[in-house]
Amino acid sequence: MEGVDHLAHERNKAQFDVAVMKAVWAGSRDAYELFHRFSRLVANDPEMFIPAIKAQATEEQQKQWLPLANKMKIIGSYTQTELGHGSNVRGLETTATFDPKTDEFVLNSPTLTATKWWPGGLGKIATHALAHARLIIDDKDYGVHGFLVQLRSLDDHLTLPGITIGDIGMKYGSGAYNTMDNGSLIFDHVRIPRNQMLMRLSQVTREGKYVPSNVPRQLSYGTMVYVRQKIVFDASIALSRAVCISTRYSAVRRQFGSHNGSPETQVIDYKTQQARLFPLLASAYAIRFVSEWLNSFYKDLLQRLEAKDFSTLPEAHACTAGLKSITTSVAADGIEECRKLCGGHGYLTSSGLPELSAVYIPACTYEGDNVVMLLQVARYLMKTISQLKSGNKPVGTTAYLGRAEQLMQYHSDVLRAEDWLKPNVVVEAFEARAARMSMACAQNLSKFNNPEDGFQELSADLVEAATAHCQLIIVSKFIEKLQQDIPGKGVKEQLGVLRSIYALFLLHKHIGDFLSTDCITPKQGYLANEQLRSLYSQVRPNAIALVDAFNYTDHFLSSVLGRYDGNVYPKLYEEAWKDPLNDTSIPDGFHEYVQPMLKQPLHHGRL
Ligand SMILES: CCCCCCCCC/C=C/C(=O)SCCNC(=O)CCNC(=O)[C@H](O)C(C)(C)COP(=O)(O)OP(=O)(O)OC[C@H]1O[C@@H](n2cnc3c(N)ncnc32)[C@H](O)[C@@H]1OP(=O)(O)O
Ligand SMILES: Cc1cc2nc3c(=O)[nH]c(=O)nc-3n(C[C@H](O)[C@H](O)[C@H](O)COP(=O)(O)OP(=O)(O)OC[C@H]3O[C@@H](n4cnc5c(N)ncnc54)[C@H](O)[C@@H]3O)c2cc1C
Repeated sequence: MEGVDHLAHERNKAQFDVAVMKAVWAGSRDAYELFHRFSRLVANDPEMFIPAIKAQATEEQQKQWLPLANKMKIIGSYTQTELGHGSNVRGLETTATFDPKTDEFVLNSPTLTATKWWPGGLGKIATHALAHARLIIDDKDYGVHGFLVQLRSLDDHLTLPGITIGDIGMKYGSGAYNTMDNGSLIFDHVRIPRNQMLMRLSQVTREGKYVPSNVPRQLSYGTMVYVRQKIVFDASIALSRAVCISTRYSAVRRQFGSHNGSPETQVIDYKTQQARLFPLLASAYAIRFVSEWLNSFYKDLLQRLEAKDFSTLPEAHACTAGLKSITTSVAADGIEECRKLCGGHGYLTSSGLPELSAVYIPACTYEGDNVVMLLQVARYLMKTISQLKSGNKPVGTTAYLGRAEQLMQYHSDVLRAEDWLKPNVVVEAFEARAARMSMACAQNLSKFNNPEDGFQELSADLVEAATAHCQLIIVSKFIEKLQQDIPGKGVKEQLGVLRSIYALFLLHKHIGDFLSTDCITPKQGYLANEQLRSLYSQVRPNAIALVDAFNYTDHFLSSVLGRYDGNVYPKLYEEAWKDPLNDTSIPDGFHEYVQPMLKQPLHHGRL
C-alpha cells in the first residue's frame, strides 16, 4: 500500500545510530562529488580532459585552455587509445612531426591501427582532442606526448580538414554507456601550432630542439593515476547501489518455509543468501574506506610533486593501479551477484541491476586493464624485494616486506574462532600470506637468466601475489578506519562486524593461498569460516539499516526492488504496464504473420 513502510519491522531491529553511519559512509566527500560520479556520462568528460591539461600543460597553456574547457566553450576528449593499442601506451602509433619551417606539428595516423578508438565524447560532440602521439623531430622519435588538436569548427561543428571522425558503434547490451559517443579519429597530416603540444613536462623549442623532462617521464601518465584513484571511490558507489537493492529485496522476498499458515521465510534469513550478500555489504564499506585513504594519499602525492619530491610516486602508481583493479573487479562481480540474489526479478530492467551492470563493468578495462594493472603492482613488489638486499627499508604499504624474514617464520596462533576477531591476528595472517607469495615469486624469478622472461613465465603467480598485497591494503585500511574516533551508539561495533566479515570472507575465499603458504592450519581455516557464520547472524538484524546508511534516494537507485518502502509487488506490476507492448492487447504483426499460421488447415492431421 502507498505510504506504508514494508521494511519498518526491519528498520526497528537496528542496533546502531543510522544517522552517524550515514555520516561515516559519506565521509570526506560532499554530496556534489557523490552526484557527480553519476553525471560522468557527460560529453565533456571532465574526468580526463581537464585534469590532463592541468597535469601536462604549462601555466600559460592552462590560462589559454582551461577557461574554455571549464565554461564548455570547447568540449574535449582524452584521446589516447588506438585501434591497435590501449594498454601499451608506449606502443601508440599516431605521429606528431615537428615542421621547423612553419613552427607547427603535423599529426598523422600512419596505419589503420593508429586510428584513435574508444575516447569518450570523440564520436559526435568533442570539438577538441587531447591527442597522444609520438613526437618526431628530424626523424627522431621522442615517444608519446600530449597535443591539443581542434577537431571541429566552433561555428558549424563540422569536422576540420584532415580529420575523419565517427562513433565506434553500439556497446555492451542496451546500457547507458551507449549514451557516450566513444569515437574513432584518423588524422591526415593535420597541422597545429607548436604551442599546442602540452609542454609542462618536456618542451620543443622554436629551433626544434627537444628539452626532455627534468621530472620522471611517468608524470605524463598522471591523469590516469588521478582517475584510477577516483575509480576506487566510484566502485564503492556502484557496489553499494547494487547491495542496497538486493538487501532490501532480500528482506521483502519470501519463499518456502510456511508452517500452518505462517508467512513464508524471508530469503535474507537463508544462510546461503547471507553468505553471498553480506560479504558484498562489507566490501562496499571496505572499498569506501580504502578510497578515502587513497584519496588522501593521492593529495599528499600532489603536494610532494609540487615540491619536486617524487619519493611516493612509485607507491602511488602501484596503489592506484592495484586498488583500481581489485575494487572494480569486486564491484563488477558483486553487481552481477546482486542480480542473482534477486532471482528472476533481478533480470528486469525495472530492478535497476542490468543497467547498473552494463554501465559499470567496463571499469575493469578502462583506465587500465585490470590484469595489466596488477602486473604493474607485481613489478613494484619485485623491485621492492630486490632492494631489500641493499638495505632499502620499505615503507608505507610495503613496510611489511621489510619484515619478510620474520613473516616467513609466522604461524597463526589462532586457537578459537573468536581469535579471528582480533585485528592484529587478521593483519598478521594477511601480511604473512602476501609476503610469502611475493617472496616465492622473487625466489622463482631469480632462477631465470633473463628477468623479463621470468616475469612473463611467472606472470599468473605474480598477479596472485599482487592481489594478496592489495587485499592486505584494503583490510589494513578498514582496521585503521576503526581506530579513528567514531561516535554514535553501536556504529563502531557494527563496522567492526563488517570489517571481520570482509577479512574472513577473503581468507575463506583464498584459503588455498593461506594453506599453501603454510600461514594457517586447516583447523584455523575452519575456525575462520565458523566465525564468519556467526558474524552473519550479527549483521542480519542491522542489514537494512546498514544499506539505509548509504542514503540513496529511490530516484538514484531507480529500482522497484530496492525501494525504501519495500512496496515491491504493486510497483513491479505498475512498472511492467508502462511497457509500450502493453498499450494494445493484440501485438503488432499478429494479423499479418501469426494469424495466417493459426488459420492454416491441418493436412492429414499434421500442421
Ligand atoms: C568516477 C570515476 C570516473 C570514472 C570515469 C572514467 C570514464 C572512462 C574513461 C576511460 C578513459 C580511459 O580508459 S583513458 C586510457 C586509459 N589507458 C590506460 O590506462 C593505459 C594503461 N597502460 C599504462 O598505464 C602504461 O602503458 C603501463 C601499463 C603503466 C606501462 O607503461 P610503460 O610501458 O611506460 O612503463 P613500464 O615500462 O611498465 O614501467 C616503467 C616504469 O614506469 C613506472 N610507471 C608506469 N606507469 C606509471 C605511472 N602512471 N605513474 C608512475 N610510475 C609509473 C613503472 O612502475 C616502472 O617503474 P620502474 O620499475 O621503477 O622503472
Ligand atoms: C567504456 C570504455 C571507455 C573508454 N574511454 C576511453 C577514453 O575516454 N580515452 C581513451 O584513450 N581510452 C578509452 N578507453 C580505452 C581503454 O583505456 C582501453 O580499452 C584499456 O586501456 C585496455 O586496453 P586494450 O583495449 O588495449 O586492452 P588489451 O591490453 O588489448 O587487453 C586484451 C587482453 O590482453 C591482456 N594483456 C594485455 N597486455 C598484457 C600483458 N603485458 N601481460 C598480460 N596480459 C596482457 C589483457 O589483460 C586483456 O586480457 C575506453 C574503453 C572502454 C571500454
